[in-house]
Amino acid sequence: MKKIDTADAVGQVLCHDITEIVPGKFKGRAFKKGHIIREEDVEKLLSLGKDHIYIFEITEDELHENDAAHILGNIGRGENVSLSTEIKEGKINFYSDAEGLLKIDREHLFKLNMLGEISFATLPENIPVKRGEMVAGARVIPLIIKKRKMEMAQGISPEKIIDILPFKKMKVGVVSTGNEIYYNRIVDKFGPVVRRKVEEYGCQVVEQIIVPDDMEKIAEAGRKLLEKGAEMLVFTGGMSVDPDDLTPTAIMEMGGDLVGYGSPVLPGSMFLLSYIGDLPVMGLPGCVMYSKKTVFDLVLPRILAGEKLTAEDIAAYGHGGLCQSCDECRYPNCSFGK
Ligand SMILES: Nc1nc2c(c(=O)[nH]1)N[C@H]1C(S)=C(S)[C@@H](COP(=O)(O)OP(=O)(O)OC[C@H]3O[C@@H](n4cnc5c(N)ncnc54)[C@H](O)[C@@H]3O)O[C@H]1N2
Ligand code: MOO
Repeated sequence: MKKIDTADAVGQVLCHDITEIVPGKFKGRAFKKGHIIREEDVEKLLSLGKDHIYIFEITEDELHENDAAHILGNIGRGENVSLSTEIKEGKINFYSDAEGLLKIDREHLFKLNMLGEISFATLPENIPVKRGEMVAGARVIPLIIKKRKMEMAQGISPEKIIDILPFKKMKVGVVSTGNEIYYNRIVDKFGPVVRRKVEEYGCQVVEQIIVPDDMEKIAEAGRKLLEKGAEMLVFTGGMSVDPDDLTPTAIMEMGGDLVGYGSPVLPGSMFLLSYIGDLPVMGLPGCVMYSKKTVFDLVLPRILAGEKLTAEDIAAYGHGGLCQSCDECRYPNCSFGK
């Protein structure tokens, strides 16, 4: 702490609040601790009777919290991310510039926060975010921080911590299985659900083909949709253990690489994911038709963001994979899939 003439204080950092009192009208803080004194503040400070003020001395090897926040902004800001123009109380905010999937480099975020004196908080990764949505905030803890600490922070990650992967608008082919819908014993309720869920991301169902419980017919419908230009295939029904549940076998019959049949997500345990080349093929269990959110809602945005999911990605859903089935669904603002 150092006492200096207010007239010489431009660019210096106030080390305590300064109160203003206008009798009968106002009593409160005119300047906050940590404020960097600007040219236009000098007259005001003098009018408050502050011919001298106490300032923090920022030495050569130190930085003010606002400058440190800019550095954190640069460490965090990856693809399709923008920063708050104003830094308030040392905090910088990160916003999404696109409708897309939030990706966080969790390993390096952890290391950054392990440095101490740094607070870098994000939304959980792999959730869909809207344009303009705040996805993270960061600040340093002290008002003045060592430059060395910020250099260490800059050296932590070779890549930026936050990216938003924009969603692709894919053409979706749907094959719905089941004798009960093929022979019009009941009305199809699955098609509209899949259509609504993919249309929320700007995708389009090229065609829905309804087939009976016949393995060859199921696979044939899938092949037909590929010929029609489908960029993603979705099969509904026949995904569990009944003798008539032939969908997984039919999908495998079509060829491609099976990522997994079964997922540690409830609802969604009988989910299947496979790829024909890079083209995703999904088998959706009955729960997708009646539950508000399921494994399909976790996986779909990642596929639309261009990720090719692995068995590890699916297994990782186990932690947080249980939906709480709230009366009013708040997904993605809940623990499901986190
Ligand atoms: N013994 C076991 N039973 C079940 C298991 C299990 O592991 N062992 N898994 C359960 C889970 S989890 C789910 S989810 C369902 C999976 O159901 P499927 O995907 O096999 O669906 P289906 O058996 O074909 O049909 C179930 C139910 O839904 C109706 N349905 C199907 N498609 C349509 C449609 N397009 N429109 C309207 N209604 C449809 C169908 O008529 C059945 O009533 O299995 C559990 N059981
Ligand atoms: O596949 Mo079932 O999905 O858990 O309700």
